Amino acid sequence: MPTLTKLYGMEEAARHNTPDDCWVVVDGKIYDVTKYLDDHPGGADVLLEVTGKDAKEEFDDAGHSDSAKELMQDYFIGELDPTPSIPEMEVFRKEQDVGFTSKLLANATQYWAIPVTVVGISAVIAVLYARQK
Ligand code: HEM
Repeated sequence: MPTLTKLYGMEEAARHNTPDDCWVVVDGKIYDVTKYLDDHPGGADVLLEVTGKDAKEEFDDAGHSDSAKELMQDYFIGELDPTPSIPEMEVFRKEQDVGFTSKLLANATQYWAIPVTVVGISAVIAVLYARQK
């Protein structure tokens, strides 16, 4: 089913790592906690420290109450994009290109090898035949 949830890569989420612009990722979900930093009972620093990674473990370790989990929905802005980031796709494409080029070269060699061998053998036979005469 199509979803209206916005998807962000971890790289994008990691860019929001200052007291004026702070996103945290918890269990694949992204929260813009900029306006909550000063009110967070655990302090602003703990939130700033966990930017740029999935802080599920740290969040769970803090033993957040159900009301804390409810409250975090107010700051939900999107989810982590599960598809690989573009640089990874570029590397994959390059690898594929190398494979394709070497295959093409291997094929070209094969196609050339047969006629060259035939011509070579014919030349040897012709030389031997000429010598016999
Ligand atoms: C939108 C995200 C978050 C919300 C709304 C939130 C909310 C809260 C609330 C309401 C409390 C008070 C205790 C409770 O009711 O459970 C709390 C405490 C705390 N939170 Fe968060 N929190 C968030 C994210 C995080 C993250 C990512 C960390 C990771 C380090 C964290 C670490 C802590 C710590 C260390 C405490 C103090 C626990 C204590 O001293 O008892 N929180 N948080």
